Amino acid sequence: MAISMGKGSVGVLTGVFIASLAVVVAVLLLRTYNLPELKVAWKGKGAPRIELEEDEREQLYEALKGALRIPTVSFSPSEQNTTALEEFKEYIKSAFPRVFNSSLVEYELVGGYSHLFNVQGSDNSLLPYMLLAHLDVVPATPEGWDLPPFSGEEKDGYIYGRGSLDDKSRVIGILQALEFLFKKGYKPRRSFYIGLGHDEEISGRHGAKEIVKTLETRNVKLEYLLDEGFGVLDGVIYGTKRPIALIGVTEKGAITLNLTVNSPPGHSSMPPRESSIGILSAALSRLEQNRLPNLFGTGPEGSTFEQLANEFYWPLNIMMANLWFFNPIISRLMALTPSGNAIVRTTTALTIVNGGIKANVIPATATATVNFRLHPAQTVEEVLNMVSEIIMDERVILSAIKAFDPLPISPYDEENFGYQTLKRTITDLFSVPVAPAVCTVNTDSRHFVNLTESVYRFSPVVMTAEDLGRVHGLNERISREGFETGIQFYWQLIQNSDSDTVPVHRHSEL
Ligand SMILES: CCCCCCCC/C=C\CCCCCCCC(=O)N[C@@H](Cc1ccc(O)cc1)C(=O)O
Ligand SMILES: [Zn+2]
Ligand SMILES: [Zn+2]
Repeated sequence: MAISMGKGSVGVLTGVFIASLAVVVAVLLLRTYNLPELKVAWKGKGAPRIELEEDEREQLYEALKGALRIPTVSFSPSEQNTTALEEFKEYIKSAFPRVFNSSLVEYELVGGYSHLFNVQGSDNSLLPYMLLAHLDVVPATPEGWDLPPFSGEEKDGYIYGRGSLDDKSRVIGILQALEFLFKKGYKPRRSFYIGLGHDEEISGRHGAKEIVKTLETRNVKLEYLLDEGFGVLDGVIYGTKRPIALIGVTEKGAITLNLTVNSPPGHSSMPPRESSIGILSAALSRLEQNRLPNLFGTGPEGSTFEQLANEFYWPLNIMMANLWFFNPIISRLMALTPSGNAIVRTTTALTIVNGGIKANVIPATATATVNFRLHPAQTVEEVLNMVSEIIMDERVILSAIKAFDPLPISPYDEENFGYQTLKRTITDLFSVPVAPAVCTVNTDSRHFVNLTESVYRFSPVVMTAEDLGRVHGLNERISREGFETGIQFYWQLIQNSDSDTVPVHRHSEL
């Protein structure tokens, strides 16, 4: 049947089309301009800034430099520099005498080299909170560094050293803030714990996990817990107008999967049609070529971008405010960069491959390790099923040597004490917008989920993309100013946490 349309019906259709377009544009604009305003200031005053004397300022830089000179390296799950870990114990005792000698502090060693402090508050009706950091670092050799990685030397206002970002500046920053608070006669109202793990870089089995066991035997529950995270990102999120603070409200899950292929060994002069190395390589290639699905918007990453929509330049601001409409475009754009891709999907990283012993021997076995980081909307089981379907070869034996689901999503609503107190402290100190986010790496905090539902990851420092590349990389460093601001942050956070009410905020021009 032929469809014929007269002039009149074309006119009606055009009218309907234009009217629909106008409605869509109006909805998009309305949603954009009705967004919650992020420029917030807090009712009432937070804790005042710490005023430092010049000698106190020098003292805090020296405290960090001394810590960086102790090579507390975690080389592998079975190899740590235990001499350095011993030395670190003595170091913090001498650098922070008030913390160690205060009658308000109960101190204990856990797992041999981790440290647990319980700082007694005056009001036992308030649940304690916890600040977590780690004192071990990943290895570093001097090649490629401007200053040796374990020298604690300084250049152009930056203190260099492995651990200066990850994570000794937080270890020292937390202890230094408490040392200064005690010096000023501070007595906390709310009790809190400080946990300093010694093996975070190798999963926290003997450090953070043992701290958790210790607290569990005492039936401790926490109001909130704060561990390392990405911090205030400057120029890192494409298209944003100014630095943005991201509080990690969950962490991706992880699977470390071993792949093994066995085949008859033999002389290389008579190779089989398919060898163990060839079968394994084909499987690895299929995994790399077939990325797991783009799930942008199905986890809390949608909230990150919706809450930050006003912080993006046009037209991204309209698109972010209307993910219901623009999700297909944004999700594809995000997947173009490694950091954006890590947010939108479960990632697949081929990290180890082994096979063969001699040039003229067909090996009996080839093995590989693949590291997956799970999007918050997926589980270990789902990912393993998808991986088997992608490989589709029974000769490839799969064995997950480590696997855990994405961490629960911590609350970030207006009523949550921990989130709002953190947000308030960040806003006061950095004057930047704050949003919840997915932490794409793992931290020791993942072991604490039975002690509190409010687990947050945030490091109080402004980080550029270049700075992020220094974490576990070359020339890791922190500016003097950045370190001092970090201490200000803990100084204020500890005092702000003494409140028994959730901070209320009002909209205003910041
Ligand atoms: C006075 C305070 C100054 C604050 C300065 C802090 C700067 C920090 C800046 C950035 C930190 C970036 C945080 C990176 C965290 C990396 C975590 C990581 O690499 N984890 C590993 C290993 C791991 C750890 C724990 C686990 O349970 C599993 C794995 C990972 O592979 O994810
Ligand atoms: Zn770390
Ligand atoms: Zn690290």
